[in-house]
Amino acid sequence: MDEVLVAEDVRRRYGDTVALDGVSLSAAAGEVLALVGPNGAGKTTLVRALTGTTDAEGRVELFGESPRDVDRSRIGLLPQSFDPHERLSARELVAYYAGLYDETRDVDAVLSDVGLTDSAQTYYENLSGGQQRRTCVATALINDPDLLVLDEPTTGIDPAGRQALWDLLSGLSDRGVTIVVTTHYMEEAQQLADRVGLLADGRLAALDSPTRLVAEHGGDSQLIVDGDFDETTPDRIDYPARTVLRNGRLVVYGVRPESIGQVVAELDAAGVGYDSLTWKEPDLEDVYLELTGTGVGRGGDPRSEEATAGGVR
Ligand SMILES: Nc1ncnc2c1ncn2[C@@H]1O[C@H](COP(=O)(O)OP(=O)(O)OP(=O)(O)O)[C@@H](O)[C@H]1O
Repeated sequence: MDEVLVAEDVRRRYGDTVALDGVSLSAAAGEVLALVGPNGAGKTTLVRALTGTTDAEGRVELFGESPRDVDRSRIGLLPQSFDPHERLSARELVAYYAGLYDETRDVDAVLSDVGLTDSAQTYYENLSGGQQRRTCVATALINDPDLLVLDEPTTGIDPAGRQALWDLLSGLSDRGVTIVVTTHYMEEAQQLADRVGLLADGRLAALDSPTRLVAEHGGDSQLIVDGDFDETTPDRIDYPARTVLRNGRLVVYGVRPESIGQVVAELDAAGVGYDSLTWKEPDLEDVYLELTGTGVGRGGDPRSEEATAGGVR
């Protein structure tokens, strides 16, 4: 397979802070590589090292060239912080970026791709946060890049807009565009990525397909019980499986669907009331939890585990 991007032993320090501690990875043509990890794990620094927007030790090549020598028209970059001129309309901004390249896509077609046709004439400062982010995504797409590097493209975008952007990115990768994307949304990484790199403390803790990551690190299926619990609740449940309190919910591991009735009977027997039950197979969020020791809220915000109790009995 043709490697579009190769990084070997990439290192970056800021004073005493080690932001990247020897990261090696590659991405092939048409591959979607998602980078996930807690705040401060090094995702943005890696994106910057890969695109030559910060200095780093180690080897990085894009299309066989160093990031600073590669033909910029082949790369689309969306930085995490991007503050364009506010008194330009979305259309004027995208047209401005189009002016930086010899050949580009049609400005209105790109605005349509990111769902901004109706707001094209609105000043950037008057767009909602999600619409501003879509405008920024459009500036990364305007040169019809072969490699798209997006640092948290969907942050602030509503669920329908996010899904539309994922569909757009999937279509681009089907056409052979390589995509490197950072995200705090595990469902995004699971749905979109061919491979997911999990960064923790400047190192790649894992790099594999979502399916293999879940098989290797996801653990057991879970019955999630919502209700009003405290740290003593797991010990009151006499069910022969690991039961923990996680983010205020009871999580019973290793329950098969046919055994849910037994858990319900145990909750009743222990006098533990509950509001709802959800059964699920392990997913990428569980991998994240396992490898980083921190939870990711369904809304995408990383947060610590409140407490774990119980244990295998
Ligand atoms: N310009 C800088 N000067 C000093 N330290 C920096 C700089 N940029 C990043 N760092 C530090 O490097 C580490 C990695 O930061 P980075 O922004 O790459 O993390 P991240 O995974 O992108 O985080 P987030 O999820 O919050 O965006 C952090 O400890 C951060 O404080």
